[in-house]
Parts: sequence; structure tokens; C-alpha cells
Amino acid sequence: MGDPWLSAYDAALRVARKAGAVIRDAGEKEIKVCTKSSTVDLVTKTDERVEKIIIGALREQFPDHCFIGEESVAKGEPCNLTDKPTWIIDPVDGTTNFVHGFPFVAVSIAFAVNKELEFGVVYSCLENKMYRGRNGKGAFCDDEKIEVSDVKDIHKSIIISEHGTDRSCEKVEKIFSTMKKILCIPVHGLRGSGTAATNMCLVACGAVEAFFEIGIHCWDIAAGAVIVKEAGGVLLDVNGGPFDLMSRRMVSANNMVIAERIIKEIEIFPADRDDAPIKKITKFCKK
Ligand SMILES: O=P(O)(O)OC(CO)CO
Ligand SMILES: [Mg+2]
Repeated sequence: MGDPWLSAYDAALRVARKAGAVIRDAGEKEIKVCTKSSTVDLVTKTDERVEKIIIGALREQFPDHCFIGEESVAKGEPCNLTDKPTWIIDPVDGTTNFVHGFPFVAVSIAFAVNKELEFGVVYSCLENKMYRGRNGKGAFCDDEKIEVSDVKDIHKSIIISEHGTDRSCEKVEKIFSTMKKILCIPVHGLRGSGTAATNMCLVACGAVEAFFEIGIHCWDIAAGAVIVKEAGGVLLDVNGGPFDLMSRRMVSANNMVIAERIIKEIEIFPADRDDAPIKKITKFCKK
């Protein structure tokens, strides 16, 4: 059998570029901001519009496929990964960056069959960089093949983590305690681009050694997971077990040595799974 998902992959690249152009254009206008799960979990009309554009285009071409999209799930649609061909979409990864004009915003589109990720596309639309990876076929940024860094000494690493949108003090304390322990190893530096999808691409192209986070969602990391793996990297749970896309916990790293060293320092806190029973999120918009 030829290449069963090539047309889907081509469609993902096309629609990611189109979505990125819409985001760039919208960023030049006044942005109306609403909030979702917390007062720092931002959403704009652009997030919703871009998701409609992406899902609309893909559904027209692939009417039998399933879709998990950040904004559709926020409106109460299910977030269950089944064996059916399923698209996992974050229309604007880095909405806070988008709102503030901080220059890292990505369109993230992944595709899974039988619960296995087949490909991932991350379009860092303000930088105009197209990251992509296909199962067994390598990872690329634009036309260049990318590979993770070969650093094994944690003291020579840069590590990324983020703060998330749940600001309960207990969680923030654990996040900062983990960051402090990692800084004090010491590592060369801690960074964060404000988009999980871009952070994973930074691991994939060797700019940093690892990115970990608790509280991210499947749409933030699904495409990046394929890209990291195809660039030679590893994906694990924050407890060192196997990576679980729906668990909202992830360590992505250039190799097991770095991943396991980081895992030693991570203070784990609970996060509801993405496939837990549906909780409709109430959107708040200032009048
Ligand atoms: O901007 P978004 O899609 O909410 O995603 C954030 C994670 O919460 C950055 O990855
Ligand atoms: Mg996101």
C-alpha cells in the first residue's frame, strides 16, 4: 500500500499556512480578549475563527475523520482519542503571546490513527517557520532536516518550562520549586517561548535540550511530539513512565540521560486528564 496519509499531511501543511496568515493579519488589528478556565487563560475571536477555518477545510476533504480542537472542546465537545483517524488541533498556540504581541505564536495540527500519532505540523507563523514530522520519515524545519542536540551533560543544557494558566498558589509553588532545583543543578539556562508547540520544536532542532510541563493539553503537544520523536528525541511522563498524550504531563528531551536527570527534580501536582468527563468551560468577555 502506498502512502495512505500523504494527502492528509499535505492538507495539514496547506491549512496551517493559511491559518498562520489569518493570525498574522489579525495581530495587526485590535484584539478583543475573553477568558476561559481562569482569568489568565485567554481566548480571542481569532482562536475561534482559525479553528473553524482549519476544521472546515479538513472536514470537507476528510468527512469521516474525527476532530479534537481546543476551542471546540472549550465549548463542550468531547476530547476522546479513539482508533479512528483523528485530527488534534490548536489553532493559536500561545494566545497570550498573540494578545501581547510577543513574537511566538504557532498553529499546531497533529493526526493520529489507532491512537498513534502519524504526523505533526507546527507553523510558527510570526517567524514564518514550518516545522513538520511524519512517523518514520524524519523531522524538518522548512526544507531543512532537524535533529535534537547531542548534549548529555545536564550542566551544558538549556531547559524550557512554562507556568501554565492555573495559578493556584500550591501549584505555582511546585512549579517554581522545580525550576529552582533545575537552575541550581546548575544548567546553562531556563527558557520559555510561551507556546508549548514551539517549545517542542526548539527541542527538536537542538536549540534547547528539554521541555517539560504539567497542565498542558493534548492539542498543545500532539504535533510537537511527532516532531521531537522524528528529530531523534524522547518523550516521557513526568514520573519517568511512558508518555500519555491525554495525561496533561510531558517531558520531551534530546535523550534519556537529560530526560531522566530532569525527572529527578520535577515536583508532580495533579491535573485532570484531557479525556476525563466533559467540563464545559464558561467564557467571560468584558462588555
Ligand atoms: O495558548 P494556548 O493554546 O492556550 O496554549 C498555551 C498552553 O496553555 C501555550 O502552549
Ligand atoms: Mg495551546
